[in-house]
Amino acid sequence: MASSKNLSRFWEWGRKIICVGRNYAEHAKELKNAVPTEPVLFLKTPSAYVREGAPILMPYYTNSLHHEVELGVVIGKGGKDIAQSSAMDHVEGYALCLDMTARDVQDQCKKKGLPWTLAKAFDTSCPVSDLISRETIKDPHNIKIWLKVNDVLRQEGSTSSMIFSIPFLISYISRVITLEEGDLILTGTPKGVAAVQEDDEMVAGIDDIISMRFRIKKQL
Ligand SMILES: O=C(O)/C=C/C(=O)CC(=O)C(=O)O
Ligand SMILES: [Mg+2]
Repeated sequence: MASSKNLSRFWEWGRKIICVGRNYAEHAKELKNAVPTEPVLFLKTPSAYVREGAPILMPYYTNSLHHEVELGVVIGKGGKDIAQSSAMDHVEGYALCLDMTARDVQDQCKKKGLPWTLAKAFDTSCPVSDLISRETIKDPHNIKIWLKVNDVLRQEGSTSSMIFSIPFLISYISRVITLEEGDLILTGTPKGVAAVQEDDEMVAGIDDIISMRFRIKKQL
């Protein structure tokens, strides 16, 4: 079951948020990107975390804030150079996450060959649900993640379509970045990303296991 007690532990620690991009072929194609042959990684800041009850703040410098619903993997046991075969032993549980993205800024960064920090890592760019135990999600590669904006379904995809599996991602990431207890890995978004406006309400969920609700506000 979801557990806010466990999540507050990792919340307080403000561990790393490691994001995987273009992990669903249909999403890579909708943004006219090639389907990757290796994971695309980027980071969010600890201050990107936001929890239900607080608003998502649209940065002043974007006119195109996109939603991306994603399955998050919460690391329970740290490690370096983790083998795929033992990678799941490092998983504490899961969380439903949003990778809020200033798409116009990201497009500019891509054109200029600049990093995606302004587009992806701003405060409140990572809404996170309660922790979901490993036992609750028996097969993380066969669940449906979905997102509605103002009651209209925008995204719905199965994690069975992920290009790189969770054990592969944990192993791949841990060769480059030491994983620590409380770290969060966002596993990429399925197709259907689109813009939200001030005062829009987003509701996202994993099957009927968990859902969360966030409203968009402009940064003052
Ligand atoms: O390359 C792009 O245009 C966009 C890539 C992303 O935003 C990647 C993700 O964050 C994702 O696929 O979830
Ligand atoms: Mg994403």
